[in-house]
Amino acid sequence: MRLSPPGCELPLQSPRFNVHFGGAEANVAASLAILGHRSVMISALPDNMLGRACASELRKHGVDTGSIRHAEGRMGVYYLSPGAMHRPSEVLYDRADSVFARMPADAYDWPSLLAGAQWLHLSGINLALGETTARAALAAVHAARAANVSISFDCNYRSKLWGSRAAQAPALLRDIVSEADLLFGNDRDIALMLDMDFPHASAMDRFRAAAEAAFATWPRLQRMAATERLHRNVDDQDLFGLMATRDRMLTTATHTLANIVDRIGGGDAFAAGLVHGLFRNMPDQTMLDFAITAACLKHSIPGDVNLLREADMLAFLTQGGFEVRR
Ligand SMILES: O=C(O)C(=O)C[C@H](O)[C@H](O)COP(=O)(O)O
Repeated sequence: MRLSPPGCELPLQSPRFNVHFGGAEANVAASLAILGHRSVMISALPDNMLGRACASELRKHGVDTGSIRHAEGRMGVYYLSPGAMHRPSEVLYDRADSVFARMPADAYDWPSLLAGAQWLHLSGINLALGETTARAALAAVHAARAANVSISFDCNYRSKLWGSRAAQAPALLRDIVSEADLLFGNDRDIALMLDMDFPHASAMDRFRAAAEAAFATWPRLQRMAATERLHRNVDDQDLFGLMATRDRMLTTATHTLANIVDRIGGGDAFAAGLVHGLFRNMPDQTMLDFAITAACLKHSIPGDVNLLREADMLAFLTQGGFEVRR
């Protein structure tokens, strides 16, 4: 549950918070449901009004919440102080001992949860939250691999969440990435996992070198993709996408984002867009363009989730223009 002050206020500058539900996997699940896929969230939530409101929000987007465990305990919360102009955004986590963090790893019966699934998406946030969730994530990928379910993994490195466990991050991340078909990560993630340096001057060269190292290390990996931002300030950035396959390196046009409404969830919109493209058998360049469009348009929407449908992304891609559509 995300609590953020209205507009660009500092937290508690006025006595109110806006509430949004989100999180890396939830955002991807919701976006994929909106894009027309059957999407199931596997998680644990409090058996109280907050947990029920969260599940109901996911259902509103079309996500199947029937596999979510509800148990006594607290909701994971984060406070977002949204940045503006030259003041960066800041996140304060309050997630220790949440129902999700405490749910024993063996509470999830992965073979039956994954029955009928084609794809499993998860993020490094599971690894950062604690030993228990890290074990659950590892069990999930092993079960997915055994059931021939494809796996995408978003490194989503959050140093504040790893805290004193940061030294364990590279090995835990490597354990999951070694099972993944599709990796959402950049040169900083690969540098962390493989203890390497990518000192190249351009983002494209750093990504290419990092992807080469990733493909050489993890034979299962078929794709690596990332968004890259060039900040002029918080509200004014350039955004583009990068993707490497085993034999090609692709990039997108650079999109200028000005007057950003909400940047949280841009990476998750990108991830959902790319998985959508794979399911629709889009050519590599088309799926990358679709994914960066999703990321780009997410910045216009308050909250974590890209609420837009395929037609919205396609309209932008085909230069639908900015006139009122009427
Ligand atoms: O659960 C957490 O702690 C998260 O950080 C989840 C984030 O809200 C999203 O994963 C957004 O991440 P981006 O899409 O990269 O903006």
